[in-house]
Amino acid sequence: MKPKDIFVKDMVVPSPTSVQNENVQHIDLPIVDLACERSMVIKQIVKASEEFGFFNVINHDVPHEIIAKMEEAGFDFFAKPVDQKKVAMAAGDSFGYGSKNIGINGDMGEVEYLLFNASVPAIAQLSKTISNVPSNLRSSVSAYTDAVRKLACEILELMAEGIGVPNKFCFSRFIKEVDSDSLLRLNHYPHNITNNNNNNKGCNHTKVGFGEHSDPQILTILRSNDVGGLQISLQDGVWNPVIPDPSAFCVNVGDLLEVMTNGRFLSVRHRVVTHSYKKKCRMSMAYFGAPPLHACIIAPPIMVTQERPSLFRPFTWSEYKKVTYSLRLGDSRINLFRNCTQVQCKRQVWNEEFIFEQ
Ligand SMILES: C=C1C[C@]23C[C@@]1(O)CC[C@H]2[C@@]12CC[C@H](O)[C@@](C)(C(=O)O1)[C@H]2[C@@H]3C(=O)O
Ligand SMILES: O=C(O)CCC(=O)C(=O)O
Ligand SMILES: [Fe+2]
Repeated sequence: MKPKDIFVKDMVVPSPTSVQNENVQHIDLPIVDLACERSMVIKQIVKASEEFGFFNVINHDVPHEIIAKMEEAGFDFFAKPVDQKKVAMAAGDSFGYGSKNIGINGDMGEVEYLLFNASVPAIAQLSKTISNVPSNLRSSVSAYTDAVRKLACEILELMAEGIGVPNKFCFSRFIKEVDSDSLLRLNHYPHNITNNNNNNKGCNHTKVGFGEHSDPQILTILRSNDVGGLQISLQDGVWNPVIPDPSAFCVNVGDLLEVMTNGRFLSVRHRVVTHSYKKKCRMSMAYFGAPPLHACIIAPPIMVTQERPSLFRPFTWSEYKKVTYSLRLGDSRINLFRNCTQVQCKRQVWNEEFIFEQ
């Protein structure tokens, strides 16, 4: 290996903070109306998960007060002075408050966040460090995670039914487990207002709030206020903005669900951008439904056929999580777990030789 290669490998390259001249194309996200007839809902969910990996759920039964209380608690927290927020700063694990740094591998964004493990004891513990009235925060966060977990289970059960898996609980059972590794993340994106001097009058500065990535878990249930910024990428290099709907939940397929449907449902890359013309901050609340660490992730037999052989090797969530956290935000993790087809194998050997010879 040349000295140059060692240097490049060890250097942490910061993520780009500005977004320029990108191909942005507006689309309408599929809508899943939970008030429709069950078979209709199932069809809507399956089609959206196959074609978009993302959909908006309307007419859900998560009570408005539970959402409003969680949102209020989030805004109250982010409105605190920085030194008070820093008391809840993420330490060894990544839970708690963070600002600009996403993960521990050098990713940055115009975002501040609060990350909770979604278990009852973990919520109680973090609430103590964050709030002067921990019991209020704890009850808002617990009520919200409880309600969105139920919604996630309902959607996962409809999905299982829709693709013909005999046990309709085969996906939802993971996030129902007491030791499920689910998370709740509040993201707050500041205004990004630039100095309005003569040089940049009329300019729209777009910055990266949360860089592009796929969600590693099973299913994400996202709710935001009415400020946009979320974009999904259905085609490499093309970004599709998602119109925010505070009365809906924006649901997306995570990497593990792509694996467990043997590639039938898509875990789609997405990101958040901030615009200088916006007068309000975006705040989103994302529930990431995950299995327990020891859970084995494998597609049920019905998803694997001769025409559609198994795309991924079995692994545990612990294994997948370890790889995820060792990589950058934008790195693809799912590809590292693909079964080696003959063509891929040849390419891998060729790549290894190529790297070795350099
Ligand atoms: C850079 C990183 C942050 C992240 C862990 C990772 O190493 C790669 C995946 C990132 C992500 C994206 C979706 C969720 O926001 C998140 C909580 C997750 O599970 O994976 C974050 C991780 C994080 O912020 O700790
Ligand atoms: O803030 C958002 O709207 C999306 C954030 C996100 O993708 C994430 O936290 O994984
Ligand atoms: Fe995400």
